[in-house]
Amino acid sequence: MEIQIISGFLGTGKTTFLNQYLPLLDGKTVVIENEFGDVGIDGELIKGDIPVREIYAGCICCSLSVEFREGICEIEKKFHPDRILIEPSGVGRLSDVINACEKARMKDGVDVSVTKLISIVDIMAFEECADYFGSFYLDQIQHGRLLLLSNLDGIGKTEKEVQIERIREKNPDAIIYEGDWRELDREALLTLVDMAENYTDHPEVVAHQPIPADKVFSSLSFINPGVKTADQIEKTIAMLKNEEYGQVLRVKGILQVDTGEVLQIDATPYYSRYQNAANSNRDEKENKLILIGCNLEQEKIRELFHPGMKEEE
Ligand SMILES: Nc1nc2c(ncn2[C@@H]2O[C@H](COP(=O)(O)OP(=O)(O)OP(=O)(O)O)[C@@H](O)[C@H]2O)c(=O)[nH]1
Repeated sequence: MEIQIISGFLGTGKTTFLNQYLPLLDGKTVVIENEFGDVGIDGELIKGDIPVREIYAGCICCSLSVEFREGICEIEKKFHPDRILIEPSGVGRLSDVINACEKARMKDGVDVSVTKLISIVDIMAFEECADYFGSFYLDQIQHGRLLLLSNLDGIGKTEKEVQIERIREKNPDAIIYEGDWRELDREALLTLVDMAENYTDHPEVVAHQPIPADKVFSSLSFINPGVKTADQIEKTIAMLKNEEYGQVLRVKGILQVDTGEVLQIDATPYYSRYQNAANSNRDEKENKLILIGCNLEQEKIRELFHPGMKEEE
């Protein structure tokens, strides 16, 4: 059973990539979605009827590594898939996810090998995140075999070249696809992904002082928050840019607003996107919203959304 890992920092486009890539694959695939926050959203955003195992409230590379390895064993027993595609949390270290897969092979005796390491890099966020989060952020870039770029539509040609050169300096061996992978047809995308194949299944075990993600990042999750209209939601999320709420790095959610429309909400410091999510596998009883960031002012954020809301924590 092969394992392919699709990594990338918060909101770079991992789930978007999976939805484009999954329908192209033959054989049986199971997806593992790891969400740092307390509620799972990505599982609802995966299109089609592919089995998805959600592991949330931490990172599979550190606090949830045992659950992750158990998950791999159970998937193997239950589904006998050809492959597992893993979307680690945006704040997970790719090297640690690789090591956890290796442990599943060596210690748990599961016949798995990591074959593809894909990292998605938001070109608009790269420089700032690399400066601010350093090795924590760069780990995903340095261990990717294929680097895909997102948010190219938000950057000019010259700046794009400068950023690609800087990304290349961090991982000169990786293949960097410089175009918009969302526009690739089936053959082109499969050919590109196959180029990430020549990866041995015995990765170098990286010696580092582990900094668990939950020491750096925190999250806040809401089930059925009090904000009800699209306009209220947009305004509230815009306010989170204000430093008084801490450093909000990611907001995502699926909510049905007062008009009946189901909205998928995606925001990072670099973009805010609101799109119709009528085709998602949403749990119809629950509106979900997650915030991830550093030094989050939890009380202030709760008040901002609505004093009457029920908070999941
Ligand atoms: N304009 C633009 N939008 C993109 C691109 N890639 C992804 N998106 C959008 O960006 C938002 C976030 O994408 P996701 O695929 O959910 O990102 P993610 O990495 O899975 O997010 P997390 O799991 O929260 O870390 C969605 O609204 C996507 O439609 C891109 O290259 N350009």
